[in-house]
Amino acid sequence: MAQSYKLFTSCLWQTTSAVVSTEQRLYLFDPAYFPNEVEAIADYVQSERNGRELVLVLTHGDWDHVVGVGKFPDATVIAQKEILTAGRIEGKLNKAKKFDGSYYVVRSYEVGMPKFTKLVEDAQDWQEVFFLPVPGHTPDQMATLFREQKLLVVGDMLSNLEFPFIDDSGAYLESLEKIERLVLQGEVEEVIPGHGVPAKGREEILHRIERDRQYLVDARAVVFEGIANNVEEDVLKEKFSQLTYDGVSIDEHLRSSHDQNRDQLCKEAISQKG
Ligand SMILES: O=c1ccn([C@@H]2O[C@@H]3COP(=O)(O)O[C@H]3[C@H]2O)c(=O)[nH]1
Repeated sequence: MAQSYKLFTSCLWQTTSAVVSTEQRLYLFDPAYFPNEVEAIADYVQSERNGRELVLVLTHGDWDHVVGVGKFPDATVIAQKEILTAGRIEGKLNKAKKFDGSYYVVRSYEVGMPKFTKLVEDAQDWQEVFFLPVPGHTPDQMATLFREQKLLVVGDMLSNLEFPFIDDSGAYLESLEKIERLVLQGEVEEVIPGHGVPAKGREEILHRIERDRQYLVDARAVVFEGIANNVEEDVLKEKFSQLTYDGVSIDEHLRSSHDQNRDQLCKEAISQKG
């Protein structure tokens, strides 16, 4: 099948904005980030739309993914319902405003609260897509499956650039499993992550799933067993820093994210211990 989408990639973190065309609608994911990049996406949407409904889907509420919504005032806006958890999106929008302020980024539209048309609670079919909540990186993350194209837009997971950035490791593992099931059933042949380049074909997708799962399992083992056995903090930190991802030691520029994962897992282990 010919490629049925166009992918825009921001200079900030290689954040992706996919535009997927179906017969009746144009779907736009996470328009990001800098004003000229969002303008280019808007121009493309305008040229391709041909009177069709524009459906803007937020994969999750992180600031780098939600900043461009105001540029598309007549879109049908859809997200997972957790995005509205008390104060969550407001905090993220403030982070975007703070970033823009400190780097003198000026926009022609307001970075404000999106007007949601639909909030997704559970996995469900909607028009020509299937919405699947995939929490783990954030509680509000949601994947969208284009059934005919066998294309899955997942948000911040299964990236070629990085290991999982964890908010809830148990939920993350379950979300990987849900996606793996779809792949094994032959329902997904391409995955678009929130950062980096798409994974094409079963083998590459399963590889990305497996290396993310292995990292999560190894990281949980170090922290959960360490805390259960009252291992000294310095020893645990040292052991955690020696973890690898896909057989390679953790990249210098991802060290702080790796350390944040350790802190998150410590919280999970302590709350489990009671
Ligand atoms: O390549 C990247 C870049 C960023 N992120 C996430 O986006 C979040 C934005 O807010 P934050 O800066 O507090 O944390 C960031 C990360 O959780 C990601 O998953 N992959």
